[in-house]
Amino acid sequence: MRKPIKVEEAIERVMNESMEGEREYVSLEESYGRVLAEDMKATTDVPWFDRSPYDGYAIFAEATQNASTNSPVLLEVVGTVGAGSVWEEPLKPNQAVKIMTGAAIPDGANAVIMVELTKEVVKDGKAYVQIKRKVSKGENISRIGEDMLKGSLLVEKGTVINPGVVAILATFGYHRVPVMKKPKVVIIATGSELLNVYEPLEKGKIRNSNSYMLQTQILRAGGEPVVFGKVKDTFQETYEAVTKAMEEANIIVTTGGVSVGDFDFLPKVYEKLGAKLLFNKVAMRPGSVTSAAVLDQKMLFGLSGNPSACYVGFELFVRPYLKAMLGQKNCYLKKVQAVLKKDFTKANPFTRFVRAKLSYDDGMLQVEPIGKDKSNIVSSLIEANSLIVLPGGTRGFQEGTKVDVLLLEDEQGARNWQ
Ligand SMILES: Nc1nc2c(c(=O)[nH]1)N[C@H]1C(S)=C(S)[C@@H](COP(=O)(O)OP(=O)(O)OC[C@H]3O[C@@H](n4cnc5c(N)ncnc54)[C@H](O)[C@@H]3O)O[C@H]1N2
Ligand code: MOO
Ligand SMILES: [Mg+2]
Repeated sequence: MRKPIKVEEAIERVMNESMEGEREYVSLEESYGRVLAEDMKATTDVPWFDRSPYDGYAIFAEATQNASTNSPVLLEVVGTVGAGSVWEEPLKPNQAVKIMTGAAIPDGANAVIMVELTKEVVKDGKAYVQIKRKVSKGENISRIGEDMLKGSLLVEKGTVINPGVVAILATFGYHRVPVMKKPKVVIIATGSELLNVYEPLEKGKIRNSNSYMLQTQILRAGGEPVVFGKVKDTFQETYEAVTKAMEEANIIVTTGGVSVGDFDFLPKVYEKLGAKLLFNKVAMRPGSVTSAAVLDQKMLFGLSGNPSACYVGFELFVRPYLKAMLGQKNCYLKKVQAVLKKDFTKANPFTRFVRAKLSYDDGMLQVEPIGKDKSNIVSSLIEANSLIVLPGGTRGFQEGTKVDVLLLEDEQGARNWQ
C-alpha cells in the first residue's frame, strides 16, 4: 500500500532537491529562447552622444527667439551632416547645419528643427534656412542616456531571451552571450506493448506516443531532450536503461511501469540503484502514481504511462525542477482565476487537474473543461492550454464558479506554486 501525499508537498520535496545548472556561452544569433545566465547592465549610456531624432537643421535655439511668420529668421547653412558622420566645427549662433536622423548634434547647437517646418533660401550665393517660429533650447534632441543610463540593470539573470533582449545584447556588443546550459533530460518509455511510430499496429500493441509528447514538453520548458527509445517491461532492460541514462542525464524521465502491476519495475529499479525515494503516490488525478527519486544529484521522475497523467506529471513536477536548473525565478505554472463555463460534476477525493481551454471572452477569463478527462485519454490534450485545479472533495463544480487555472503555454510563469 502506498501512502498518497498532497500535491503541494510532492512539489516541495522535488524543489528541495533542485539546484542551479551550469552556464555556457552561445553566439548572439543562437541566444533566442535561451535563459540569460548573468544580470545585464548597461555598459554605456544610450544614446551615448546627443543625436538628432529628425531630418532637419541643428541650430542655436536662442537665435530663433523673435522668429515669427511675419518676421522669419535666416540662419546660414554651413554644411550637412549625416548619421555616422561628425560635424567638427563648432556652430556659431547665426549658423545652422543640415542634420539627418541619427547624426551627432554639432557643438554649439542645442536644438533641431524638422525640415518640414523650414524653407531653404539662397541669398547672395549663400544658402540659408528660413525659420518662422521660436525653437526652444533642447527641442528635438535625443539626449545622452535618455534610453538607458550606464550601470543600470536592464535584464535579470534567469530571463528568457526574447527579441527585445537580443536588441539590448546587440546594443552593448555582446556577440557571445552567457546562458544557462539546457538541462539534459533523458526520456525512457517503458512498455512491452510499445511500437515505434513508424511500425504498423499489431494486436495488443500501441505506438509510443509519450516519448514524443515529453520531448516537446521538455523543449517547451527549455530543456534538451535525449530520447532513449523504449524498453520492454523487464527489470533488466529497465534497470540497464536507467543506469545508462545516469551517465549523461541531469534529469531522467520514465513513463509507465511505475504502478503496482506485476510488470511495473521502476519501484524495484529505484531500490536497486539506491536512489532516495521522494514519493510514489500523489493525491492528484491524473498522475496519482507519479514517483520521484534522487540519486547522485540527478532527479528521476517516474511518470505514469497513461498519456494525460504523464503530461500533467511533467508540467507539475519536471517543469519547475528543470526551470530551477535554468536559474529561472518563475519556475511554476502561472495560476489565474477564471469562470467555469460548464458544470464539472465528477467529484474526487484527490485534487483534480482538468485539461481545459482558457479564453478571454466578454471581458473576462473563462475556462472550459475539454471533455474526456480520464488519464488514458490522449485526444483532450490537443486543445488543452491550461489545467483547471479542482480541490479534492465530494462535490462537483457548477458553471459560473470561479476556479483556479494553471496556464500551460505561458512564458512568464510564477514564483510560487500556490
Ligand atoms: N491496481 C491498481 N492499478 C492501477 C492503479 C492503482 O492504483 N492500482 N493506478 C492506475 C493509474 S491511476 C494509472 S495512471 C496507471 C499507471 O500505470 P503505470 O504508470 O505503471 O503505466 P503502465 O501500466 O506502464 O501503462 C499505463 C497505460 O499507459 C499506456 N502507455 C504506457 N506507455 C506509453 C507510451 N509510451 N505511449 C503511449 N501509451 C503508453 C499503457 O499501454 C497503458 O495502457 O496504473 C493504473 N493501474
Ligand atoms: O495516475 Mo492515474 O492517471 O492517477 O489516473
Ligand atoms: Mg502499470
